[in-house]
Amino acid sequence: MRLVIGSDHAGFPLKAHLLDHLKARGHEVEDAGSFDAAPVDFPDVAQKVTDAVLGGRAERGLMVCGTGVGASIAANKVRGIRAAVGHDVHSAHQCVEHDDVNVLCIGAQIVGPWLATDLIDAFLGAEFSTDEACRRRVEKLHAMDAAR
Ligand SMILES: O=C(CO)[C@H](O)[C@H](O)[C@H](O)COP(=O)(O)O
Repeated sequence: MRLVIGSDHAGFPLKAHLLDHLKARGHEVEDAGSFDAAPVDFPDVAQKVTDAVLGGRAERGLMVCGTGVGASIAANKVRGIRAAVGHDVHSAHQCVEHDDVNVLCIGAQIVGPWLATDLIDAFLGAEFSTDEACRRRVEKLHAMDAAR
């Protein structure tokens, strides 16, 4: 899968681990930074990650900050993005199956590297359900997005 991954300074070490994991799994990954541990504001990285998704360079995005929360808030400000913090394996795949999430956000201060790889594998292995109720609800999200 074509992916984009970004982090702020708090997520930088975990991003490096995830990047290695994703490449070993055969994914094609665009690295949106950060590229060192210098402080960087998560909204700036979220802009780069969401640009890659909306521009079609990446099918899905991944973001790592301290908690996943700031990254998720920032990404959800961008029309067409459905971002979620996913710190348990069930939510990490159900957010795609039910909610068509296209950016998964992880907190490096909350989860360790091994759980993080399980989370992204669950996220990337999931597909949006064809269930009518799930489709209807996400259409309502699209309508809310278009109206803002
Ligand atoms: O978790 C975050 C936002 O939800 C960020 O990654 C930062 O960790 C958080 O904002 C704290 O910032 P700091 O400059 O590292 O103190």
